[in-house]
Amino acid sequence: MICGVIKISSLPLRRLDILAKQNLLAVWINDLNAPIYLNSGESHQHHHTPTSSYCNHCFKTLLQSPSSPCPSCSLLFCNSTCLSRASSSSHSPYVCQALSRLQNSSDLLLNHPLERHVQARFLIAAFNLSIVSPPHFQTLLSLQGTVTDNDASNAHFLHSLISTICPPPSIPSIELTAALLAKDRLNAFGLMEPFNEQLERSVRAYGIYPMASFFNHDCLPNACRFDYVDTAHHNNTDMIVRILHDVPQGREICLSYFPVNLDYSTRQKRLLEDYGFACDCDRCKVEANWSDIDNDKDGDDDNDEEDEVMDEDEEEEEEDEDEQMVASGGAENEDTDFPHAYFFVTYMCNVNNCGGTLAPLPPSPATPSNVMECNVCGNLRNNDAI
Ligand SMILES: C[S@@+](CC[C@H](N)C(=O)[O-])C[C@H]1O[C@@H](n2cnc3c(N)ncnc32)[C@H](O)[C@@H]1O
Repeated sequence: MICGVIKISSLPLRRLDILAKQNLLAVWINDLNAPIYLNSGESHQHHHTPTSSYCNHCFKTLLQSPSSPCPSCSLLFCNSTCLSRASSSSHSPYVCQALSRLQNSSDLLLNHPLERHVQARFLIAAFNLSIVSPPHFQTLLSLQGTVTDNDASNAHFLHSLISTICPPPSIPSIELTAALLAKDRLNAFGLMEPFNEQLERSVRAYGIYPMASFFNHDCLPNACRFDYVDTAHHNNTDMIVRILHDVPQGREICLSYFPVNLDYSTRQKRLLEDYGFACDCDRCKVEANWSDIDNDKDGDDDNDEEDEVMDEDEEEEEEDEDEQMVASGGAENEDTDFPHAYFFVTYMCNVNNCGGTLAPLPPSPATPSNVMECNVCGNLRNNDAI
């Protein structure tokens, strides 16, 4: 067993899975990476809404104090430092001009869903990447993602829209545009708005984290991701993946692409529609045998806006249902119809309306930590209390 912090770059990265190289005990997979780009999750028409604004460089929540708008396109930044850093990367003159034109022709996306606004901004960001950072653009293209009919039809519309607003050089072909949309659909991570028990959270920004994109999904994950966007740390948009519990050598390390408390039919639907596969994990094998009534009890809780690959949106009332399942399951009895109850008792946050997953805080050099942190609300819980 090892205990400590390892860098993801020291793991044997494979395209299809990430396997534990050693028996891992309370390990952080740290320094997972910085994103190759981040893109606002808000509609461009909402940039200036004071209640829902984030800096378009570091994506921290903009405080009441005056922020620095871009003089050309009025996109908001924390201060002149963020604006100036963005100007040489994600907010190059190319992006600024394209966004200004998009903003000035708001009828172009009128009556289109938020998803289409976000995709338009993603494509502008991706085309910019091909100019300012070709290696990162190649990395984006190397990610998994097969074009669906839906990607092709969205690409058709967005390509014609963007070709009217992007300055030279000319934009990539419709085929490449469709491929980019597919990569984004399968690989983008949502950085969520700050947690508030009373409000439904949505995505503040989407980002591509190439290393984190290697993680496959499991409905009972052995790792989960954390971000600390609103902290003072200068790498505040880096992602950290932490392992929940001991992992035997050779076992694949997986994340859940959405809150773990979704029911079977909702999980299957999302995984099929968004990621193109039917999940056959241990939990799904068990829950597939549950009655249709159980499986359908909240099968209508999809939220298209937040159907993003790895978002963390939570579902109302799921927690109560899980508590009921846990109560009837019994943690030790593997013969019941709910053998995974232990997971929910130990790793599921019980804060109202949260739905987050708990992972141990970083261990000291010699011992693992028994304090668990929630990856959504940040609540700390001492596992001795369970
Ligand atoms: C973010 S990528 C994960 C890494 C990817 N497998 C790779 O090799 O780069 C998401 C895609 O991986 C595949 N995938 C992830 N989890 C899976 C699972 N449990 N079973 C089958 N395919 C899975 C699906 O094709 C999904 O769309």
